[in-house]
Amino acid sequence: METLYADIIINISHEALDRVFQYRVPFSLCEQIRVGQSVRVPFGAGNREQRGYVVRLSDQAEYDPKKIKEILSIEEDSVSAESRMIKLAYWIRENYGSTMIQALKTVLPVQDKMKQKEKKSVRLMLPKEQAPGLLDEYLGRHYAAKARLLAALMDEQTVSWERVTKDLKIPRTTVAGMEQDGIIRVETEMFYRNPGPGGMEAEAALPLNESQEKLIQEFKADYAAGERKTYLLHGVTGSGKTEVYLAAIEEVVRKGKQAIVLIPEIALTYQTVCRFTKRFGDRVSILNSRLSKGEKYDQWLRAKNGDCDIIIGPRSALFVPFPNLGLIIMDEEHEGSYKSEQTPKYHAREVALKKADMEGAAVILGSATPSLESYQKALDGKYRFWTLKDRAKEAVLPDVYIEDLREELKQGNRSMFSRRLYELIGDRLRKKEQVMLFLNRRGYAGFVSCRSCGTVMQCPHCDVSLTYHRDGKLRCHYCGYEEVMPEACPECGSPFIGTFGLGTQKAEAAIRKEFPEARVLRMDMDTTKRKHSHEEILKTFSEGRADILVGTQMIVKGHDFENVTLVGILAADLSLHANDFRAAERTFQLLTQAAGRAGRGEKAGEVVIQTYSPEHYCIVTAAAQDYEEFYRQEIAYRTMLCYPPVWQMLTVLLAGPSEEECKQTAQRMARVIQNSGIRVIGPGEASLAKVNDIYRQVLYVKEKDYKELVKVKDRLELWIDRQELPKDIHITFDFNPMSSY
Ligand SMILES: Nc1ncnc2c1ncn2[C@@H]1O[C@H](COP(=O)(O)OP(=O)(O)OP(=O)(O)O)[C@@H](O)[C@H]1O
Ligand SMILES: [Zn+2]
Ligand SMILES: [Zn+2]
Repeated sequence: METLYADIIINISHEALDRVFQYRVPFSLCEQIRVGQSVRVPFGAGNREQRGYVVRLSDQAEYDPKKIKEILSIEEDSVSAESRMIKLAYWIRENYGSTMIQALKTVLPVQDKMKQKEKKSVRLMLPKEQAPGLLDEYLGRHYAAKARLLAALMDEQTVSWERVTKDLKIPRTTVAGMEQDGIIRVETEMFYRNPGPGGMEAEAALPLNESQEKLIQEFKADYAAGERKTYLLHGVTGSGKTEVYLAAIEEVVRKGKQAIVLIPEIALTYQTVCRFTKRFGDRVSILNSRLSKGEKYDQWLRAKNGDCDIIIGPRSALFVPFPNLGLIIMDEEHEGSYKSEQTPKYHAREVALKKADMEGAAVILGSATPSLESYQKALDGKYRFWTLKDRAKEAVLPDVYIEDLREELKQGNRSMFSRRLYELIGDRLRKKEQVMLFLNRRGYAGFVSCRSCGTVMQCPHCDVSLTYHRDGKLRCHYCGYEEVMPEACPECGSPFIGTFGLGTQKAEAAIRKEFPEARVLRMDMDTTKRKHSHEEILKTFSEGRADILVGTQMIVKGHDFENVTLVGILAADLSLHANDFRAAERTFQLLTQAAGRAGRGEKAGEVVIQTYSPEHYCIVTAAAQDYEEFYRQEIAYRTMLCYPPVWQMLTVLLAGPSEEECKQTAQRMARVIQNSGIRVIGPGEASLAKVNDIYRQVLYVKEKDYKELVKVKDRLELWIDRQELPKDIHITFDFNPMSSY
């Protein structure tokens, strides 16, 4: 038998030990040892005994085998929830690039043990019939405080600590004295800080419709057969995906297992949380970024102790340590916010799949507009394909109109509303129905377009739009190509060429001017800074106290507004010409989701998409609600230009206070990659070339195989380790980036 070696992390709370150490597995432990177990090992010069976690096993010694020490013993025979997390952290570190400590901080978000909240109360221990006699005695002796407390306890048996100390004003010494005499007892009960809505009336499940029922039957059959699959649920907006999630969770919980429900923070609204709470009561726990540290810790503890079965939250909810995880659900699986913006830049979908695999759980990915990544896998048969084609209620999908803004300008209409949208808004105001106007600013990064013909200045090499820089030049952020900002449109000669300057504030002002009688609400970054403002605006609107809601992508998620019969998208191009390869996909998603807000009640809905590129496939297919056709065209584009998900891409970002040092280091890194026979794009300036006096340079590597990119990352990490790089240069890796650099 070959010698077995184990990579071990020592004492995870120690920042300085950010690496793994190799140990030999003694023959007697070879059968037993598993990744994730905690072990005792000799460590350091003095061979002090330390606890460590096994993160990898191999049969290769990484240095002189004679110098490799041996593991002393295995601490826990089973792999605990915590050690499973550590194994996951190791995988994250390997696949996304970070230090071990950063990876551990990701998976163990609450590392310091916090004090659990206590509830103190005082209980009467004296037999009830003896109490009146004692009360008389106290009163006779003028023990006023003792008498007050006893009288209160004669009514209630237990009294809360707040009442004892604050309302009854009983001195602590009195309480202590009475406790010593055996008359009362001070009791302490631990409880969890619970941020959920609570006190909801239970609601029974809706009877599933035929299409939903079919999916759930399949899920149950798979589950019973011990098969843990990944399902991609592609269901149009309002098709009842959430009901399917609820039914799947019910099944898993009935089997004594737990479920994690991931929802993008922006869609994690009061309404969503209520739906889950009504179904599962206090077995549900909620995580979100607004919780205090203590609240977060308690949700973590609840899960670990088996005191809840379901956790709902954004991507960090993945790391809640359930003892027996059965299902991970990822709603709106296409959402960019599932990708972490901090190192390690992991994608929650990929981590969810890995975690499910490690723990024997099933995964349901759901969306009306699946990511290309997931759709491709479903087509390849790697995921089970589920579809819901119709809306669950009677409601039908809305009629969609595409309005060509170039044509409007030609006809002398310079306002931000096409004639059709203007007309329909007026119509809805008369009918007392509601309107949502949507201005998509995400990904907007200073592209230049012609207002007469719609031409967008593009890179001749990369098929992405050029970005306007303040030095008057247009640049491509993928290849570094640059040209001078033209004074007239190169296509039609029109002088109306420039950056697109339309904001929600401007839109609101225009609406007020055109429709002075309308009650208008605006929802964007500015109006939602306060803690509950997001909810307040949506509540005002849903209660019919406003006619028009204008906002950014924030308004497209989470709410069912019965009375909204018109949705207008003011400028669909804003996100279409963002300078990254996902621009069309993102635009398609946003348009489909926004259109999905119209006509969710009994009245039919209409949608107006205003655009300068009415023939662009992402707009045409979104208007037709034709995902398949969009996918076909988009995947052809990605294939042709070697973008994800067809190819895999690694972005390396270098940031530092000296432009020269940044550039030089980037060039050196590019050579390291080239020397191993791999093509590099760049270095080039990032689109945000300088932020707060920090310069930014980027490198791109594209490969067919993700593993090859991981090797590139490993090689660079090793190289970085061995160099004396300028201290203040910060290097980050981003695999298959979701945003542009
Ligand atoms: N089987 C059913 N019977 C009756 N109503 C249903 C059923 N399933 C869902 N609904 C209702 O249809 C509406 C849409 O359902 P749900 O929110 O689950 O859809 P969704 O696909 O998650 O929507 P979206 O993608 O827009 O978030 C809800 O009001 C829901 O109560
Ligand atoms: Zn033009
Ligand atoms: Zn280019």
